[in-house]
Parts: sequence; C-alpha cells; structure tokens
Amino acid sequence: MSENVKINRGLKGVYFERSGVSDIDGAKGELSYRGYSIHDLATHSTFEEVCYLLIYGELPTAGQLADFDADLKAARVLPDEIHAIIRACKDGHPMDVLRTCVSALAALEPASQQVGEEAFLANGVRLTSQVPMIIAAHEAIRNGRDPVAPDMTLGHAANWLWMLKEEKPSADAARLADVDFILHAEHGSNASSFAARVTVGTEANLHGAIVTALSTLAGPAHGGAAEDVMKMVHEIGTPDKAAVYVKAKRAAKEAVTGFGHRVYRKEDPRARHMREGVRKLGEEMGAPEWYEILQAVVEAMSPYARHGLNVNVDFYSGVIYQLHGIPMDLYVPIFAIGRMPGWVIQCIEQQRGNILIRPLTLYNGPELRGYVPIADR
Ligand SMILES: CC(=O)SCCNC(=O)CCNC(=O)[C@H](O)C(C)(C)COP(=O)(O)OP(=O)(O)OC[C@H]1O[C@@H](n2cnc3c(N)ncnc32)[C@H](O)[C@@H]1OP(=O)(O)O
Ligand SMILES: O=C([O-])CC(=O)C(=O)O
Repeated sequence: MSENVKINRGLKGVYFERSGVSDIDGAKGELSYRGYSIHDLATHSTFEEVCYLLIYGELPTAGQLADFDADLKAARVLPDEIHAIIRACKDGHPMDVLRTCVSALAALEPASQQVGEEAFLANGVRLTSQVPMIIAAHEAIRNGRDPVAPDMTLGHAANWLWMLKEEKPSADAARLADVDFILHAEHGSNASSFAARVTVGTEANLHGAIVTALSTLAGPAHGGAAEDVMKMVHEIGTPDKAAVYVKAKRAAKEAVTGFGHRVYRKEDPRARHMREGVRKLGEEMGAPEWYEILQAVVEAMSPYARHGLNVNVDFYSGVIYQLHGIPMDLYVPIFAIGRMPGWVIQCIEQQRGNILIRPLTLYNGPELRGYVPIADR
C-alpha cells in the first residue's frame, strides 16, 4: 500500500485551505491583496491603508483610516520589562531578540493570552506597532543609547526610521520604507504564514503564532535572503566579477541568493518596485555601483530565467537598507515589520472555522522488532 502513496515533499503544489486575503499567479508573475494589484497599492497606498485592507477586507474611508491610525499610534507602548530583556540579550541577533520580546509580551500583557477574533484583532494591532519599537530599541541599546520615544506625528514607516536613527527621515526615505512594508505585507501560504496557521490550528493565542512565524521567517531560504544578497554583493565587489561568481555557484550547484521562488515562474512582481528604488536611491546618493553589481548578477543569471529562475522580492531590498545605513542583521526584522498584517489576518482567517493542521509522514524506518534490554545491546 505504501508504494502507492504520493508524497508531496515540501507540500509543493498542495492546496490546504481557501483564503480571501491575497492571490498569487505564479505563471504570470502577478500578486494582489484583496483584489487590488500590488502595483496599484505600491504606487498609491500607504502601509496603514494596506494593513486596514488586509485585515478588514476593504480599503478604508478617510474616517476609518484615521481611527485605525489612531489605534496603531495608541499601541506604540512597550512595557519597561521589555527594555530590561533587550538589555540582557543585547548582543544577540536582532531576530532572536525580537522573537524573545514578542514571546515575553505574551507573559507580560494579560490580554495577549486571549483567543477569539476580537482578541486577535486587538493583539494584532498592538503587536504591529510594538514590533518596530522592539527592533529600534534593541538597535539603540546595543549601541549604548537609550531607546528613542515614538513620534506620534509620524506615520508607521517614518516613525520606524525616526526610532531607529533618532533623525527625522526625508519624505523620500519614509516613502521608500512605506513601499517596502506594503510589498512585504502578505504573500499567501509562505512558510512563516503557514507555520503561524499551524500554531493557531491548535487553538493557541496570536502571540504564540507570531513567535512561530518569526522563527520561520529567519532562515535564508525565506526572510534571510536580503541579508545574504548583501553579503553576495560585497563578495562580488565590482560588476565585472558577477559572471565569474554566478558561474562558480552554478558549477557547485549552490543557490544564487535572491533568485528562485516556490510559486513564481516569472519575475516576482514586487521586485520591480524595489529595483526602481535601488536605482534611484543609488544615483541620488552617488553610489550607483550597488545597482550595477545587482544588474550584472541578473545578466549572468539570464540563461536560467527561461527555466523560471528569476529575482524575488529580496534581491533588491538589502541594497536599499544598506544605502540607508541600516546594519545587515536588521534586514530580516524589517521584513517582519512589513509582514505583521499578513500574519495577523491569516491567523484570524485560520481561527474562523478552525481545524487542526496535521498531515501525515509515510513511515520508512525499521520493521517492528523485539525490545532488547540495555545490558544485552
Ligand atoms: C521572501 C522569500 O521568501 S522569497 C525566497 C527567498 N530565498 C532565496 O532567495 C534563497 C535562494 N532561493 C532558493 O533557495 C529557492 O529558490 C527557494 C527555497 C526560494 C525555493 O525553492 P524550491 O521551490 O524548493 O525550488 P527548488 O529548490 O525545487 O528549485 C527548482 C530548481 O531550481 C534551482 N534553483 C532554485 N533556486 C535557485 C537559486 N536561487 N539559484 C540557483 N538555482 C536555483 C534548484 O537547484 C532546482 O534545480 P533542479 O531542478 O535542477 O534540481
Ligand atoms: O511566498 C513565499 O514562499 C515566500 C515569499 O515570497 C514571501 O513570503 O513573501
């Protein structure tokens, strides 16, 4: 019987649930949130508006957006204990510190333990505001500074940059961060969102699911790619060395980071906006060489594009962060800031008509055998 079982390793191509949040057409290279093209949202919307759209299903009216924005701003508060925890583990990777703090918030805030849609919504809004605060506070503390208080006059992206650098960002820098968050906000059944759903499937609370999601995002095959791309760009050094680098990687059968995707066979539609951001920012800052190295890698990888191997969202984002002077180990945490609304709404969706997620593994270990006492082994 076991020979006839079809195993879908990595759950490739398996549908496990319906979702009304985002739609990916991998063959065409298209992505939409709640029926709105990612290109329209990246061009016209703000992260707050996209959060509202993802969570409530419709674009907000001006009044709804103002109320939602006020809720996000009111949630810009961290218990003192979180700063103490950050001080205790300040030398850790920011992703480990972030995950530890989200986990600690579950123990420090009684409301975080509640389940049910209303609790998930309230906790989701609170965490969406607290996640950037934790990352910025850690960056301050590990550099011997005090955490920067949030600026309630600034939107989500601009306030994040303010707390990170204690400098008011230019309108262009704030908009670039805003677009980055919009592009990272949601992406179907990616590994971290799926993992969060598995946690909610056991009727656990939202904080627990976000801890699961953060753990899963951290790996280089998922959210860690932007950091690896930046390391690759440094290793390549100049555009003329890109072809040799790619050839060596292909010969060693190693992945060229920032390329490839489980679903897209055309270019990841989010990459277009990031590419334009890198090009423009590099020119403005008198540092066009980063864009040139990236484009030389794309050129060297072009023979594989027809096999569906194209750049993904994280190919360009690292250079943008580098041009803003953001340390490499903050790249995955930045992804997490953007992904918060996607995780929250998928947890809420999972909870509606919840079902335990529990697939099967086909046993291929030893036959049933007699127990041997330890003295006889
Ligand atoms: C936000 C995100 O999470 S986007 C993804 C970020 N991750 C990266 O950029 C890391 C580099 N990319 C990868 O490791 C992979 O493309 C993944 C993990 C993203 C997707 O992997 P999978 O869907 O399992 O694709 P899979 O591994 O089956 O690859 C299919 C083929 O393309 C090749 N391939 C996939 N990605 C790459 C790559 N980046 N470079 C070179 N070859 C690649 C594989 O070797 C495989 O070739 P084969 O059929 O000859 O064995
Ligand atoms: O969908 C995926 O597998 C990974 C991805 O691009 C994302 O999470 O944004």
